[in-house]
Formats: sequence, C-alpha cells, structure tokens
Amino acid sequence: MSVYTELSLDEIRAFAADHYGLAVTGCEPIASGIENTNYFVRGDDGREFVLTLFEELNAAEAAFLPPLLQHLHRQGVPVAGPLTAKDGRSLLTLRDKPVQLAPRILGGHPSPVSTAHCAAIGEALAKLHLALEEYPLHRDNAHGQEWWEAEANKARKAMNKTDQLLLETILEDFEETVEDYEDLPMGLIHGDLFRDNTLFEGDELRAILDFSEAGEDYWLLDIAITINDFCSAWPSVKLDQDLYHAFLRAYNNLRPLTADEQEALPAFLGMAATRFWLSRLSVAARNAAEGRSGEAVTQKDPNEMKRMVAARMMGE
Ligand SMILES: Nc1ncnc2c1ncn2[C@@H]1O[C@H](COP(=O)(O)OP(=O)(O)OP(=O)(O)O)[C@@H](O)[C@H]1O
Ligand SMILES: N[C@@H](CCO)C(=O)O
Repeated sequence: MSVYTELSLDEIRAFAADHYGLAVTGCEPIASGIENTNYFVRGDDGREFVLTLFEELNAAEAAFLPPLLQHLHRQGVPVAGPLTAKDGRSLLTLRDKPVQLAPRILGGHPSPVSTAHCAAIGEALAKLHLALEEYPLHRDNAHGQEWWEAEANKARKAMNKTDQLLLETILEDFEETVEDYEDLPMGLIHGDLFRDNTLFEGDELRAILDFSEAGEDYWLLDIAITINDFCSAWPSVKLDQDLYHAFLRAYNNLRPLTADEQEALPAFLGMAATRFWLSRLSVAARNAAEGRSGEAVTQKDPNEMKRMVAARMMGE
C-alpha cells in the first residue's frame, strides 16, 4: 500500500472537526493507490469518507480538481465530488500538502472485467468527454507527448538494445500518426482511467476516481488508456476482442469516433501503453533513489506495460 504521509487518528479527528464539523470515530489507510496518501474515515453518524492528501500536486495544481468534479457530477458522470468545508473551500491544507475529503462510494474494481463493465466504462468515458467539451478551465496534460519524449530520453540510457528499439518504434509510429491525422479531436481527458480508478457494484459503474492526471490531450489517448486496461485478456496483455468491441460500441453510441480516429487507434494503443511503461519506470527509479520500499509502497510493474507495448505493436 502507498501511505507516504502517516496520519494519526487524532490528527484526522482534529482536521475533520475543525474544518467540516465532523466527529470522526475511526480511520484506516487505503491499501492501494500509487501517487497519493488516502485514508478511509468514519463519522460518528455512520457516514464514511475518503481523505486524500495529494503527494504530487501542489495547491495550485490540485485546485483544478474540485470544480471539475462538481461539473462532472452535475453532468451525470459518476464521480465522488469533494465536500465543502465550513469556510466554503473544497481543497484544504494538511501537513503542508493539499488535502480533500470526499464521500466514500461503495463498490470494487472490476475483476474479471465483463463486456457489461466495458460497455459501462465506454459510455461513461464518452459522456465525460462530451461533458467537458465546453468546460471553461484548462490544464495541460502533465504526462503527454512532451513529458514522454523527455522521459524516454532518460529511460533509454538504462535499456537494453531490444527495449530501446521497441521504444523508438512506438514513439516514431505515434509521431507519424499525429502528423498524418492532424485533426484528431482534443479536450480535457481523465488520463488514467484504469480499473483501479473505477468502482462498480455488479455491472453498474458507481464512480470514476482520481482525476489527478486530467489535462488537455487527444480524446483518443484517453480511449486508448482505458481500452488497454479494461479490454486486455489479463493475465495476458493481448486485447480481448469481445471486451474491446463492447467498449467501442458503447463509446461510439454517444460519440462516434471519426474515420481518422479509427485509423489512428492502433498507434495510440501502443503509445498509451508506452506512457505507462515510462511512468512506472520513473516511479521505480524515484522509489529506489528515495529509499522507499516494502509494504508501505505500491509499485506497479513496468515490464507488464512493456509486454503490452510489444503486443500492441504486433496488433494484438
Ligand atoms: N471516493 C471514494 N470512495 C471509495 N473508495 C475510494 C474513493 N476514493 C479513493 N478510493 C479508494 O482509494 C484507492 C486509491 O485512490 P486513488 O486512485 O485516488 O489514489 P492514487 O494514489 O491517486 O492511486 P493511483 O495513482 O494508483 O491511481 C482507490 O483505488 C479506491 O479503492
Ligand atoms: N494507472 C497507473 C498508476 C497511477 O498513475 C499505472 O497503472 O501505472
């Protein structure tokens, strides 16, 4: 589990009472998550909340999130909008880090994924893209093309020749694709829509979580990121065709992909996997450099993404 900042019950109790007028009876660190520190928090009236301490975003960066979530909530996209504190703010500070309290949504990450899950997430993602079409606030994608090109320059030095070739091939393929199809639609994207950023009850999608990565980029990148995680035939990283088509049918129903998007999708699938190959390598390097290890830190496997990159390059 990742708990970078350990908080005591007394500290959470004082924070919740001072800022939200909530009487807290218990808390427990959340045994997943990579970037942020999260705690389940119980109120004396039985309500449950999630306290998130943003570890990567500063206050200005994190301030983008509450209005975004409130907008999505109003547009009917299932998200956990943060609570408003007594002073009217939705984002506060604890231990010098931005912090929020949101309602706990019941549900679990889908596993195994069914065609019904893929249809639900496909529909929700199209709804999310359309809901943000006219959204007035903007933010760059912090892990878009500029980031991954810089990251690739760092990462390739430690790679063997085969991995270097794989990386170069995917980066070049992507660059050519976005040059060939220059009008691919863009907008605000979630940017990290993996199964572990969703909560389902049965086939019903209850919440899309964790908008830390939200930023302006190709809608197709968001689609590719989501397909890669939801529609792979885990533990195989190859695409499961039934899941893939269920996702695309549902997404297309609300927002049909353009002809260019359909042509460009394979290159985006490869690039989306590469983006997470690189970010997982970067997290592993940072954890090693900072001596973070053991039970308190969740680290996802970069090699899983590398295998997915190779599979997507083969059209699998
Ligand atoms: N509102 C919520 N209701 C219920 N569970 C939640 C809620 N918010 C977060 N969680 C739980 O906490 C976990 C971690 O949350 P989140 O994904 O926001 O953290 P993170 O550190 O940014 O993780 P990652 O970087 O892996 O996406 C989620 O997978 C989910 O199980
Ligand atoms: N979803 C990411 C982790 C959080 O950004 C991954 O699987 O590498």
